[in-house]
Amino acid sequence: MNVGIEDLHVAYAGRNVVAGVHLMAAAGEIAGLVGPNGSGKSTVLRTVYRHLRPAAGRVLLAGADIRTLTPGQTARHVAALPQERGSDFELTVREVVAMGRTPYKRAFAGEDRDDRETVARSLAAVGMAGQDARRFAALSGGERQRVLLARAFAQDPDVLVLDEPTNHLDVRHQVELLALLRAQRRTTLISLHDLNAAASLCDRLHVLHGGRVVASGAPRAVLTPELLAEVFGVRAAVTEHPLTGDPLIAFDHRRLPPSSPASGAGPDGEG
Ligand SMILES: Nc1ncnc2c1ncn2[C@@H]1O[C@H](COP(=O)(O)OP(=O)(O)OP(=O)(O)O)[C@@H](O)[C@H]1O
Repeated sequence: MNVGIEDLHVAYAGRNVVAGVHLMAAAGEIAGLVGPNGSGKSTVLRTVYRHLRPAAGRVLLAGADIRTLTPGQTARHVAALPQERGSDFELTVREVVAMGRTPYKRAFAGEDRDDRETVARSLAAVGMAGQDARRFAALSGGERQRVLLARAFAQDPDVLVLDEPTNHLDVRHQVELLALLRAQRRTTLISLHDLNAAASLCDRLHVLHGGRVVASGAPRAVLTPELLAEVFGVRAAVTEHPLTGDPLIAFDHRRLPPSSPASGAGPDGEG
């Protein structure tokens, strides 16, 4: 199922933070949203899982305006790992993941075998098999993250919306998560701060800056040193990963580009 976003405008308390965003993810494709802090990534994603209503513009699922779907229909199509992740669930791991099955249940209907298998499979996929009985509130940040991801998988959505899913994860679990997402081949919209992870994972990147999309395309085409300087304000070389052949961004952690206000390079600076 493809996702399209057309001329999206979103405001918080009258302040426009997303202004005229167009982007898309083709069916089965992983589309990444990257951009500096506050550029609007989470805000765009919130309109796709209907946490926020756009001031103008449309979110389309397979060409249909998402506003024509009931909440139940939306939940059967779209599962999200939002940035606002509750930690106060007085529930077990298993119960949290089983919440992912809710869109498929009639009121007060119990779990059937299919639900139980889906929950077990989802927990296994995130490496949390056998942890069913633990209290969600007593998990580490990374473990919670993985359980919430299992809940999204248990929802068996056509479209996954993941806001910074690698937050809190150690490097091994980051790599496992990226492998899992690649293997799923579900339409995925994902925001990531780790540009190397984004370059390796995503079929398409959309770069947000100041509430607008300033570049879209294959990671190799989009992640140029010029764009990294202009949008992120950093110096970087883009090479090829020696093991995978993916684009590899080597950041200069010592200096900022000459145009950056914090670079320290005055009019006579070396830049
Ligand atoms: N609930 C809110 N109320 C008011 N303003 C908000 C709210 N959430 C976000 N904003 C503002 O909207 C703008 C875009 O924020 P958003 O969280 O979408 O950016 P982001 O690209 O996801 O940032 P980050 O990389 O820091 O997570 C920012 O200026 C932010 O301060």
